[in-house]
Amino acid sequence: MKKAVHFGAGNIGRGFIGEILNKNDFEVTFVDVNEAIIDELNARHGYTIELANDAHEKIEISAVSGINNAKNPDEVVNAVAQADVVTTAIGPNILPFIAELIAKGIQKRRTDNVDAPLDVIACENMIGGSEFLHEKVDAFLSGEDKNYVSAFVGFPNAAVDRIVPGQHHDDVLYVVVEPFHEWVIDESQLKNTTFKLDGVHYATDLEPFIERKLFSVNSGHATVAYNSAYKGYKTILEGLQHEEILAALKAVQVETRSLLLAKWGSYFTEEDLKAYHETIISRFANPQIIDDVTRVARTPIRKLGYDERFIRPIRELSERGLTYEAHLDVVGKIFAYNDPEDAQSVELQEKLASKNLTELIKELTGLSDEKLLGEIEEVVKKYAK
Ligand SMILES: NC(=O)c1ccc[n+]([C@@H]2O[C@H](COP(=O)([O-])OP(=O)(O)OC[C@H]3O[C@@H](n4cnc5c(N)ncnc54)[C@H](O)[C@@H]3O)[C@@H](O)[C@H]2O)c1
Ligand SMILES: O=P(O)(O)OC[C@@H](O)[C@@H](O)[C@H](O)[C@H](O)CO
Repeated sequence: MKKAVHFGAGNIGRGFIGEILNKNDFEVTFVDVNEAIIDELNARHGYTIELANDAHEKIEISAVSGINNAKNPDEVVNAVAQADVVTTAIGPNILPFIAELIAKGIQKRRTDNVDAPLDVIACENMIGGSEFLHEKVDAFLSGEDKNYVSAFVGFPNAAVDRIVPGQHHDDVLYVVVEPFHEWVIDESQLKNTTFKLDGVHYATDLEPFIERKLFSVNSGHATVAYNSAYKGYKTILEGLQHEEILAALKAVQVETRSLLLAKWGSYFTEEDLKAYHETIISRFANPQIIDDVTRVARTPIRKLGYDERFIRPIRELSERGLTYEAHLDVVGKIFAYNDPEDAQSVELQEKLASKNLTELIKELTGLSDEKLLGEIEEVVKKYAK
């Protein structure tokens, strides 16, 4: 069997990446700091995925094990040194913390004279995730290591789509997932061309696809989440029953379509995008998926980022003279988001209480455009609680 090392044995890691790798005959070593999950992976070497449909179909995953990177970093380095592929689904904010281990694994491949090519694929909700990880890894590499990376290690960007909600089962490995799934990898950045994963779409031009995903699935999801939180609903399903929230989602989708058509009109037609957006609404409304608003709304500071699901479309719509009112409205509700269990939400509320608002908006969004800054300030004040 080929060997995969996957960082992040959480929802999407077990619920999607693990499934695809297992189907493709990979032995998967999950790396995580969650001791209960790692111990259970090593005790059972398998787990069950349940599809959230009427049949509640089960998929059995085998040939898996785990390493706790906080306790056994050397084991991770050895695993990376022997891997045929490395993947991550750990959260964009965590990538910098695993970069050193990946760098050490790469150094070991060089000193062990491994000339088998390796791809490191970040499967996070972010544009340019693998390139970002590459930069972080580079900071730990010598000139010689960097030459080795140029020859043998790729960091192809990727987009991953499957709704995997928070899991609350007695079995810590059991994971319920929506049936829909899509994993796209930028083929042009691959170093290892000796295999292609069945179940993965390889594209030479990832950008239109990742933007379509992030600005449709994730901007839409966040629209439902922050509107639901604002009105006091606890789950995505509950929030979506509310007419105004559904209307807010559809209004964001209209703006997203206008941006995607303006940028990527040679890839998608309006009809394609309408159908894609309708499917997304039905995915959010899947009655078998109970997705907590707190999961979808998590890390609000990240979601206010310059290249993230609201500020980037707002910037790009504005540049083109297109409407972005619906996106702007959600930004106001992100600033109002208050979850005492979410460290970034707590930080955001503390900053709102103690800092100058214009400066804070600049700091969080990276924007300098006075018009946009003024509009955001207005909408933040409108929804302040
Ligand atoms: N869940 C989804 O629906 C979904 C779908 C597509 C993409 N994603 C993306 O995948 C990534 C993970 O999301 P998730 O929903 O699986 O989150 P999750 O919280 O379920 O999983 C993240 C895992 O990373 C582990 N982790 C955190 N810090 C770590 C560290 N320093 N070292 C090792 N492990 C660490 C956690 O213990 C956890 O098991 C995010 O970037 C998310 O945007 C999620
Ligand atoms: O993972 P985040 O925090 O970037 O976004 C929350 C959800 O929108 C996200 O996890 C979706 O469920 C997922 O991206 C679906 O493919």
